[in-house]
Amino acid sequence: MIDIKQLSFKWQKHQIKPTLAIASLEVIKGEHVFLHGPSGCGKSTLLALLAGINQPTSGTLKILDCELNQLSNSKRDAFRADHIGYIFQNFNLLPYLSPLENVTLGCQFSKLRQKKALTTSSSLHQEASRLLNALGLDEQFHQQNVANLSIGQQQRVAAARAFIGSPELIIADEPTSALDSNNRQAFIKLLFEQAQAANSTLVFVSHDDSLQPLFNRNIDLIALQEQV
Ligand SMILES: Nc1ncnc2c1ncn2[C@@H]1O[C@H](COP(=O)(O)OP(=O)(O)OP(=O)(O)O)[C@@H](O)[C@H]1O
Repeated sequence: MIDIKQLSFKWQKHQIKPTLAIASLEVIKGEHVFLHGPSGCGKSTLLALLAGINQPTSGTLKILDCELNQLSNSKRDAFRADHIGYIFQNFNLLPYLSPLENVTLGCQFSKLRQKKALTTSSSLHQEASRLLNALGLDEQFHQQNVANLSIGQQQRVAAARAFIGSPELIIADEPTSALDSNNRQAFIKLLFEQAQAANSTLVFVSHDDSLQPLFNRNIDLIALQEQV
């Protein structure tokens, strides 16, 4: 699913030490990976590389056997839309739209994901509603303005948007940082249920090490970079 070899990434050409230097990393399909490390160690940078938002300075990074930096910008955008769901730290929801509208936007740029979404529901709205319910957002909130929802409710919308159309890879960047510990664990369990149902691989970044035991794999980004 994810295959990294001899990857190095520098934000600036003349940087002496790369921001990231990873000799090897493989993540297999269906794994739930907890990625952690101190602030500034490069977690978000790695997620941006996985999503094809940035390209490695050297080395190879393959997602689903596809080497992202061999693709043109438009093909890379299409690959991301088809295969990757991203849950942002600040959710990046459109505040003037409803949860249903925000979730259907998740597959707006991918015919493939629209098609997959329509295998479980008869319309994209219905599939968005099914996912919102599964992630714990009560029906009464589905048509409201997203800006009026609590942080925990917005987080459920952001997760449903990432999952619509069952992308193979779900990337979550600190989506639980605003929640208390009980709500965090409950939310992660719902995420796992959806990941399992969609057969998606999950890469989840958090500073909260108490979440580690919930995942089937932990990656310490500092230790990973010390491996040769
Ligand atoms: N757009 C950018 N341009 C230049 N340098 C950047 C940029 N984004 C991040 N960096 C640098 O790259 C390094 C890694 O940052 P990154 O945000 O990936 O760390 P992180 O582990 O996600 O941190 P945190 O846990 O605080 O979110 C930092 O030194 C940061 O200053």
